[in-house]
Amino acid sequence: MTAPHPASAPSSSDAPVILLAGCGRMGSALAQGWAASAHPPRLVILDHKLEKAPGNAPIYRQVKDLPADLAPALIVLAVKPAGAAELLEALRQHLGKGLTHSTLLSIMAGKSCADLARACGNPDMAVIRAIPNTPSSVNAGTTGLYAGPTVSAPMKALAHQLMSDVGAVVEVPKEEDLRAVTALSGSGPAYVFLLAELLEKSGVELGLSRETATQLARNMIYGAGKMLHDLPQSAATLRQNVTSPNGTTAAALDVLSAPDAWPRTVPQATRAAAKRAAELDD
Ligand SMILES: NC(=O)C1=CN([C@@H]2O[C@H](COP(=O)(O)OP(=O)(O)OC[C@H]3O[C@@H](n4cnc5c(N)ncnc54)[C@H](O)[C@@H]3O)[C@@H](O)[C@H]2O)C=CC1
Ligand SMILES: O=C(O)[C@@H]1CCC=N1
Repeated sequence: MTAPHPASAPSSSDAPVILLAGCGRMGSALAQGWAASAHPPRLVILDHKLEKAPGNAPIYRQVKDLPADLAPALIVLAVKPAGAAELLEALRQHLGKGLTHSTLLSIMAGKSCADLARACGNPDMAVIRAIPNTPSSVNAGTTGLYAGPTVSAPMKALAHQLMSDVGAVVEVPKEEDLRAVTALSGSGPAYVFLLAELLEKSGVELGLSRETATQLARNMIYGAGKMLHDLPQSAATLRQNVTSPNGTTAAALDVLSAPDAWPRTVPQATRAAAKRAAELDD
């Protein structure tokens, strides 16, 4: 995984142009990570309401405002799935060949490569799908990536590089695998943030100040995440190393590992997320 870069480097003028279409929560997480990366891309942003772009990329509010001769190498589609077809139609009208000659990199949890190609009016349109996550904003992202059959090797390499600049990239062999990726690493940060919220609350219930409970919960999750990332041991071994026989951790794990607790609810939650991803694909 890429280490954070303390200062943003300027993008090179011969770097390929990337159009980021949609710069909300996930789009801006990527833009922040790219601005802080070693080789910031030449980003052009399309967003209705974004005020200030990370790395000072130019922002256009509407498709009709984009330079008509814009020919981005990649168009990163970072809007909600429901708005994708309308946006692609507008881009097709406005950019013409600038759309069909570029490669789509959809980060949407939903809409298949075939659907997106159809929405571009070109069944052979090159479409890559990637599911990133918000830790990309601090260059610690996790992205699952699938390249459709008409994607050229250089464009696949460019997409891979772009996502590697903000974290780790895992390629999956089947497009449907992206539903499981979404359930694990796409939505996953929210599960960890929920755990942090609940730990903070229970720390307060145990008598700590809100500030102390928050600091303990956040730093503990950071440290456990760093061990999982940096060390070769399995998660099970790391867990066992914390758990003294008949000690405090065992008392807590008796609750969390009960058959009706996490062993049931975690798979239930990821199945629900994957099912929703499948619905958003259709
Ligand atoms: N938020 C997350 O953690 C993740 C989100 N995704 C995917 O990323 C996509 C975006 O999600 P969020 O960033 O959370 O949504 P969001 O609602 O925060 O961002 C969407 C942005 O697109 C802009 N937009 C929409 N249509 C536009 C148009 N026609 N022209 C210009 N700007 C337009 C909106 O102004 C907004 O800023 C979704 O498809 C989601 O499935 C994927 C992985 C993780
Ligand atoms: O909740 C969602 O649908 C998006 C996809 C993964 C994370 N956020």
